[in-house]
Parts: sequence; structure tokens; C-alpha cells
Amino acid sequence: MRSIIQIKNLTKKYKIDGRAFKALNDINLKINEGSFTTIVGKSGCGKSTLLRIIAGLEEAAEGKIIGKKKVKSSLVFQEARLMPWLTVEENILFPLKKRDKKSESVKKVNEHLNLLGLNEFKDAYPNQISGGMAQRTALGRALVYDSDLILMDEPLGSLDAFNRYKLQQELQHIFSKNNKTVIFVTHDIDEAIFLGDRVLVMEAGSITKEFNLEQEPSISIKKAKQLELKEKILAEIKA
Ligand SMILES: Nc1ncnc2c1ncn2[C@@H]1O[C@H](COP(=O)(O)OP(=O)(O)OP(=O)(O)O)[C@@H](O)[C@H]1O
Repeated sequence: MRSIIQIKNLTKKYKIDGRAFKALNDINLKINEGSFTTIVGKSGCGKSTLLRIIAGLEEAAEGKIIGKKKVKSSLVFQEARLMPWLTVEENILFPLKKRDKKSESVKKVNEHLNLLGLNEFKDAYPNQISGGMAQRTALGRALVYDSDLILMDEPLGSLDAFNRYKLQQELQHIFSKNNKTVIFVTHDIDEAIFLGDRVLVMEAGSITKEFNLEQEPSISIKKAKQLELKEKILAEIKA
């Protein structure tokens, strides 16, 4: 399978109060085109740092990412980070404004408003919608751009349990259809297993384990396998 990026010996050091420590320690990772990779780990293990470096928002201390210059990526954060002076529709349209023809952009935005159940709220401003709707809008903005790589940093982390569950289902549905390449960071093991076709466990700046989930047509076997995997991940991540 063709890889979209390849991370080699990536290390990141931070200095806190004069003392240096490694937030990332020799990360090696190949991301294949069309794959949905979830990275799960405790708070502070380095998940966001890794995503920020892949997105080009931060520099690594050592190592390299092969393919990064050629890849268009979009980043979705835990908070929606919408532009408050633009409506839902205009926020989704924003990344296309300078790139695409108006008629094409409007068509794409409409498709994404439908896909994410936002049609009713398209004229609302960010302060007039719920957190779930705001996060749907942020997802729409990332998806509409048609990036090669979508990076998601706890995008459902601020949602209530009901909205989180609903959006997990929708994300799975959307990404099973469109064959996009996704790296999704979460500290929720169930979410990582549910969404990922590959789950990476991260601890103290290192990727310590990798699990690949095969397509399983039988729901009961799939559920049993997911439960087994959860036990393995819990054993891997020490309390
Ligand atoms: N700008 C910074 N300066 C100094 N230390 C930092 C900086 N950013 C992150 N760190 C440290 O690097 C480590 C990894 O942080 P990171 O945010 O990547 O973890 P995380 O796994 O994403 O955590 P969370 O799930 O809580 O978001 C932490 O110990 C954090 O304190």
C-alpha cells in the first residue's frame, strides 16, 4: 500500500524551568493512503505534539517526515475554532474561497452541510449553535477542503456523551465511504477502537504498541474482538 507520509526517528524536546525533557522520543511511523489511524494514550503522552509537528505547526528537534511537503493537511482541534463573524455555511466555505470557482464551492459546501446534518443551521452564527453543531461545522470545514491527510486532535473531547456517540457513528459512516487518510488522537480507548482500522498506543513520548483491526462482517465477533483489544490496550497503558 502507498504511504502518504513516513515519520522517521522523530524527537521533540521541550524546556520547562531550564530542564529539558523529551515530549517525543524516536517516533517511527508510516501512514498509508486511505487508512484511519487512531492514537490513544494518557494525557501528556505527546499525542498533540506529534499531530502539531505533522501539521507543520511545530518543528521537531530530530528526525524527518518524508512526504510532508507534498501533502495537504487539515487539522481539527478539540474546540471548533470557528470564525465568529461568519455563519456556519460561510465557515465551511472559507477554505475554498481563494481556491475554487464560486459555483463549485457552493456545491461542495451544500454537500457537506447535508452530510453533517447542518442544513437547518447554515445561516446561524457560531454563538447561536450548540457545541456539537460547532464541531460538525469544524469537521465540514476540514472535509470540504479535500485534503490528503486529516489530522484530528480529540475532536469529540468537548462533547457530551450523547453527541460524542452520535458523531462517532457519523464519522465512521463518512470515512468508510470516502477513503480519506486520517490520523485521529484520543484518550478514549473505546473511541480509538471503534473508529480506527489501526490503533497505536502512545506512552511517554513513544509508540509502544500497534494493533490492526481486520474488517469483521459479524457484529458479535467484532464486538468480542474489540473487547479483547480494549483489555490489551488497558494492560499496555499503565495507570
Ligand atoms: N509548548 C510547550 N512547552 C513546554 N512543554 C510542552 C509544550 N507543549 C507540550 N508540552 C509538554 O509535552 C508533553 C506532551 O504534551 P502533549 O500536549 O503533546 O500531550 P497530549 O498527549 O496531547 O496530552 P492531552 O491529551 O492532555 O492533550 C507534556 O508533558 C506537555 O507538558
